[in-house]
Amino acid sequence: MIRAIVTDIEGTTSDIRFVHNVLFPYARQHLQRYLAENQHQPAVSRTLDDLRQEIAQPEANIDQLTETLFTFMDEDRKSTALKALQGMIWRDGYLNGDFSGHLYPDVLPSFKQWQSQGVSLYVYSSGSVAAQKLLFGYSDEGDITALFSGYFDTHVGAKREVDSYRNIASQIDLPASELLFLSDIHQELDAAQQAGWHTVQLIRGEADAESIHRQVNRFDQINLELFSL
Ligand SMILES: CSCCC(=O)C(=O)COP(=O)(O)O
Ligand SMILES: [Mg+2]
Repeated sequence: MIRAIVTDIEGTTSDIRFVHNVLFPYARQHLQRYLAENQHQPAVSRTLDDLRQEIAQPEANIDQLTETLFTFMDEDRKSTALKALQGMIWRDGYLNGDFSGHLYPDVLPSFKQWQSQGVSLYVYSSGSVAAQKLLFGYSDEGDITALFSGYFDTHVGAKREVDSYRNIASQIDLPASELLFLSDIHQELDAAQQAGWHTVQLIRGEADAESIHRQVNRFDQINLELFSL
């Protein structure tokens, strides 16, 4: 029986084009100015120190760190420091109404239905927890954050590592056999499955012939009863 569902965002609840064509360019466009204006704010300064540690350059100056961040963005590197900074920059965009968090139309009705059935909902994304809360707090459907019991980002580990799912299960305090992970990326689902979780792959675009996971195109095609055996 499924007692909690953990969902990915990009390509699962939300269009990958929203993340790559709206969010990422916005962060890129505002990064340099944002760091120049905010580098001494405690949260930004701590994150820059985390980045120095991540690249093993404790003396790196702000110009070197900015260049590193641009390179990481080019590579779509899931760096915890980059993700924290992107989230801080996106905050202005959401608050100014420059964009709202994309949600596929099938997502909110399913979240509500699962919650009414007593299933707890969680988010796991490489985007920082702050960025996740912004996307769902300023979503196309309004603030839906009340639906979620918790959020996880790369502080629990990378999404393709088995231990990340063990960490999440331990924090949620449920056995893996009662957890379902939703993602569009089969390597993430492989890791969750190896940790003993149930998995469903969202195919929002092209089919994935290399996947061994149950596949659906929309959340309303997910039948939780299939997992009760
Ligand atoms: C919080 S939305 C932005 C997601 C993001 O920054 C990202 O890199 C998506 O990575 P994921 O591993 O969740 O596909
Ligand atoms: Mg994804």
